[in-house]
Amino acid sequence: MGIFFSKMFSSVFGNKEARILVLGLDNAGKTTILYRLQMGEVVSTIPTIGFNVETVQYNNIKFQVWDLGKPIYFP
Ligand SMILES: Nc1nc2c(ncn2[C@@H]2O[C@H](COP(=O)(O)OP(=O)(O)OP(=O)(O)O)[C@@H](O)[C@H]2O)c(=O)[nH]1
Ligand SMILES: [Mg+2]
Repeated sequence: MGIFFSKMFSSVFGNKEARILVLGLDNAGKTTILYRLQMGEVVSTIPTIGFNVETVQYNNIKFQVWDLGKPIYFP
């Protein structure tokens, strides 16, 4: 009975998850925003090859943030 109620409670009020895709022009500040959200500070960046993915918690919502850069080419 306790497990039933705890599952029911968490399904109604528990942590939610969401995914965010960050798209934009080169050098627009996408990676800066990602790490500003995650660490609370502005970090120095280099151009992204491939992608960065980080988890950011806001209240009871866990955001998985995908920051896309240039595609990786395999010659
Ligand atoms: N002045 C100013 N510079 C910024 C701002 N946001 C980012 N920058 C600078 O812009 C440059 C590029 O930032 P990035 O976050 O690497 O940009 P990006 O969109 O991830 O770039 P790519 O990965 O190459 O697509 C860095 O030197 C940042 O410090 C801003 O709001 N103001
Ligand atoms: Mg980047």
